Amino acid sequence: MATQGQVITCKAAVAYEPNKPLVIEDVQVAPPQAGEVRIKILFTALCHTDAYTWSGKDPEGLFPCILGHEAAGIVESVGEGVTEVQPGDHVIPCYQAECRECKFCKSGKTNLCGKVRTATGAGVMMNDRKSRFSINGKPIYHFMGTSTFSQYTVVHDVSVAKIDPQAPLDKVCLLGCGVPTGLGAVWNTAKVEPGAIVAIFGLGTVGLAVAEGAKSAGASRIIGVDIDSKKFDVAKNFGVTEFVNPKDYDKPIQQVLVDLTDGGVDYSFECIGNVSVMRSALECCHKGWGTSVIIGVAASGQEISTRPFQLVTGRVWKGTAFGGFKSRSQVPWLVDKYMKKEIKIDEYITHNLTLGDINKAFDLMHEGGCLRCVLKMNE
Ligand SMILES: NC(=O)c1ccc[n+]([C@@H]2O[C@H](COP(=O)([O-])OP(=O)(O)OC[C@H]3O[C@@H](n4cnc5c(N)ncnc54)[C@H](O)[C@@H]3O)[C@@H](O)[C@H]2O)c1
Ligand SMILES: N[C@@H](CCC(=O)N[C@@H](CSCO)C(=O)NCC(=O)O)C(=O)O
Ligand SMILES: [Zn+2]
Ligand SMILES: [Zn+2]
Repeated sequence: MATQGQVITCKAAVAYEPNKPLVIEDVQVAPPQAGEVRIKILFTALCHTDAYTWSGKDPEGLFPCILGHEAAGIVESVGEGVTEVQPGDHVIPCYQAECRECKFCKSGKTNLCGKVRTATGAGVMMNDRKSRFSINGKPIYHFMGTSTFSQYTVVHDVSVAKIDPQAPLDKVCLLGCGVPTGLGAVWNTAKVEPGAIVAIFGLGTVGLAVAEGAKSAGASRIIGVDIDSKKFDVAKNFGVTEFVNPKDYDKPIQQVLVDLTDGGVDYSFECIGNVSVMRSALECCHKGWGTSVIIGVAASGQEISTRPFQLVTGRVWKGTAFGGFKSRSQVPWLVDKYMKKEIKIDEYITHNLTLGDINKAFDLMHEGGCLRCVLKMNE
């Protein structure tokens, strides 16, 4: 192939400084080294974690960088020793790696993988602790080991899920983050059982995927909590059965939910990233067994708190990354579930734009009507 082993110059959206508009630049993308894969990204969506890092509140945020972690594409070339994918394979880059060899992967207790995490947190590749992106010789940091706001990216081979080539890449790109996170929080982390009462704080893509997961798990009541009442109509289509807007009440929202549910919910999910809501989500859980799962990402310096008595009396506080899914093993399975119409994806896509419109896409994200905006990379 003509580009194999060559530096590729392509368009990418570069974040030079926190909160300053992204700039579409011609970026040089170096060939993949040993254990690395260069991917032609065809579609990427935006996730709130991109906005979080861009805001400057992420302690791991490095600038200049190329953000983006919810995408799909085709392998362009592979480095030495890469055996599980080859040029032409359809893939989803995975910010949560799965090496199958490290202490984490072998534990059977977590989907977190330790193999490349220090490098991805430092915005570089593991081999030489350098970036594969540059502009006229000046390096640009990677982000989350994915950097999908670029027409080409380089990732570690342990961070690539090979998927069904029939799957529409403009849809399954969402399986790179938000939808699996919500579904997995229910199925893998909380393990919601039939009949359970569930409360979901925040009805964005992640919260709606929690609702979808809870409905399929057989929850009897799915209570959506959001300060934007416009969210309620769309949430019904994802399985939410009741709605509560904290602004309609004078008492703390945890008390409202305890009163509505004869003592509290069985499971709650925080899908916002607000530490005070995290407290409410824990404290609306039923004494003795209620479990609250933190999904939202809170800014650097923020801390959670509650009376330890809440835990002494049986409530459980948990968190989840990528919904507990093992990325390389289970993303292809999620793609197959979508192809069999067993999970939704299309319904989360409210907008379609191109890479050149990325700043507009971020503006849309902050409007209530936008769930996911998918960017086409090659226009
Ligand atoms: N843990 C993970 O692996 C993981 C993966 C993906 C996303 N996330 C995080 O999950 C969070 C949600 O992501 P999203 O894309 O669904 O975001 P989103 O912004 O689309 O949704 C958040 C929702 O919360 C509502 N909200 C805001 N403040 C509220 C409050 N005080 N009370 C009730 N509702 C409130 C908003 O109206 C909105 O509907 C983000 O923090 C994101 O970074 C975590
Ligand atoms: N650098 C951030 C980490 C934020 C965070 O918790 N990220 C989630 C994924 S959010 C996807 O939208 C995650 O998977 N965490 C586990 C990990 O990063 O290994 C911060 O420090 O706040
Ligand atoms: Zn995300
Ligand atoms: Zn591992």
